Amino acid sequence: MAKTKPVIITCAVTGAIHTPSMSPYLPVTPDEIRDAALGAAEAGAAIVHLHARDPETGKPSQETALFDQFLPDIKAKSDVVINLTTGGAPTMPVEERMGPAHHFAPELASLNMGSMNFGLYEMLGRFKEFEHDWEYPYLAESDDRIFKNTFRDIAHILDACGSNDTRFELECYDINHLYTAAHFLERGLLKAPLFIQSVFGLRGGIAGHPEDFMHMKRTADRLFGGDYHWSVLGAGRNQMNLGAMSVAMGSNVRVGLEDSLWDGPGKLAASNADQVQRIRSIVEALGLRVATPDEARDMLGLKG
Ligand SMILES: C[C@H](N)CC(=O)CC(=O)O
Ligand SMILES: [Zn+2]
Repeated sequence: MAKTKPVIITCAVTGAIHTPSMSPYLPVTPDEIRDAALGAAEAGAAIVHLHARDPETGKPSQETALFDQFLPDIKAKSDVVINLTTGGAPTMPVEERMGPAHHFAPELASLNMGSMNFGLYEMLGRFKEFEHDWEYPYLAESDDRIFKNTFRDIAHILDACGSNDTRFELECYDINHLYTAAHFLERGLLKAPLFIQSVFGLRGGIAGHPEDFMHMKRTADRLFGGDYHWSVLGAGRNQMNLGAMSVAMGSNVRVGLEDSLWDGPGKLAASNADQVQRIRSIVEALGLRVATPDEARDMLGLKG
């Protein structure tokens, strides 16, 4: 019987979209981000996806000096794979967004495969629940938010970071992003095996319905054959149900407070490690096992 591949768990510990006012457990300071990353690795994450924040305001920051306050510690205390954001925050220009990944030359960097209207969670059929929240600026202001990543921006990041042998977590928020990945593979700026992170449930992207899920998977299988590793990120309430579907299909999964603040209905996650532990228990309940950082390196062809 074919040996089942271990499941790669990625943990995105803080991100740029959620604000400290939304959860007291959101890591903000360099020490909090370090501890969250080490806790997630301890719980079973093979990869940690990292952003930085201004320790005073909690606002997203791509200051390399801030990353420098947690990266050396994480590397000294863990062999977890480091994945640095090139998405930064939607308001940042491409040079600012890609700064840390270009400077630190990590094994992995995230890369959004296109431009899009970048809302918070999709809320189709549930707007009434959110309507009263609308007076909160962070929800209304996301009505104007565009994340810009043109073909030229993407090519620039692929070229600049790729020349450091950094490989990419390709964030695909919709079907068209898969075709953009196929385009850059054909253009020789992307090398197989690809690491496709399908993002479900963000307002402006594809929703989190099982039909959407299967449509993304079928399209990726058609475009990339077996020469890619699929991972699934469900935003907000989609995190664990779509995560479970992904691992049940022998694929990989991303969790973390960047993507969802919850640990079960109505309960704020007290740590990133809690979410890693929850998805790990699902993986092991299915008779599968989680990948170690070195197994993830082998599977994804990372420079180590
Ligand atoms: C949905 C996630 N916020 C996607 C993300 O992690 C983008 C990035 O950092 O480049
Ligand atoms: Zn991110």
